[in-house]
Amino acid sequence: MSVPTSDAPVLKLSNVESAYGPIKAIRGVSLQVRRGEIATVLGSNGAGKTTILKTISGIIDPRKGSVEFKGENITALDPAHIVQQGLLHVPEGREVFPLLSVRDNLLMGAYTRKDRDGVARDMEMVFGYFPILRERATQDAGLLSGGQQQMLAISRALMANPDLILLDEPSLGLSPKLTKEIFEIVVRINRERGTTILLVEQNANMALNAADYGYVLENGRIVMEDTCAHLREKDDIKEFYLGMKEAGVRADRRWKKKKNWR
Ligand SMILES: Nc1ncnc2c1ncn2[C@@H]1O[C@H](COP(=O)(O)OP(=O)(O)OP(=O)(O)O)[C@@H](O)[C@H]1O
Repeated sequence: MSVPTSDAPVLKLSNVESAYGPIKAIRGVSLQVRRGEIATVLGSNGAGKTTILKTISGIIDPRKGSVEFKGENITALDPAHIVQQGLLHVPEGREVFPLLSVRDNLLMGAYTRKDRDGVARDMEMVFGYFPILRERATQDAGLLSGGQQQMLAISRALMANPDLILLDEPSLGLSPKLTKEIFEIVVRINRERGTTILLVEQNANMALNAADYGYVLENGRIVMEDTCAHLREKDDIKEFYLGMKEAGVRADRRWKKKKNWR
């Protein structure tokens, strides 16, 4: 089953600026995520990707601009209320509850829900996507491998039956094989369940293959946006993010070209 995307943005950032004390981490960031799509923000180390997600989920209050979710202004809401609205953040480094069992971690994801039948169905659904979690259901989450913890973190977010999942660098610290496996399942979840996803990644190759629409972030500013199909064909993206360097192009010329993006 493939769920079509709709043109109405489920998430809209307008001119957002966030800072840590005197350090402006993101500036003038405007982006939209449409219902049913996977959108991605690409950017190198320190570009501001995590800051964007923290600003959306209410961990950081922006200094300027607004965040709208399902048409409501959520800029001033605290993280717990934003979760209740159906916006779930899977942070970098997964952050499962290590001393709780895998099953209890999943139930924690569903703590705002009253529909017990729905919760049981969704538990089966995540076990279908990640069968290893069923095998380890009674074990402490802290005993899982890094990849399995990533699967659990994504599954815990799914247990909230969210309208939007923010996924921060799911490839971090994982082998290429495991990264590929997790990305394939994330795409399946999106296509089969219609879950809207905003993914931030340094692994541009994976992100551009998984996502429908992409934004490129450099030094806290969005310098390019397009469908991922188009982004994959752009020379700058090939050179700087996909590592497909043109033979014979000198480093200083590449740098000049990079600066021309702005
Ligand atoms: N708690 C903090 N205090 C001060 N500066 C911070 C803090 N967190 C991030 N920064 C700075 O803000 C900028 C953006 O960081 P951010 O973590 O959002 O980038 P990122 O693109 O997610 O990078 P990475 O891929 O390494 O996680 C960087 O210059 C970073 O050093």
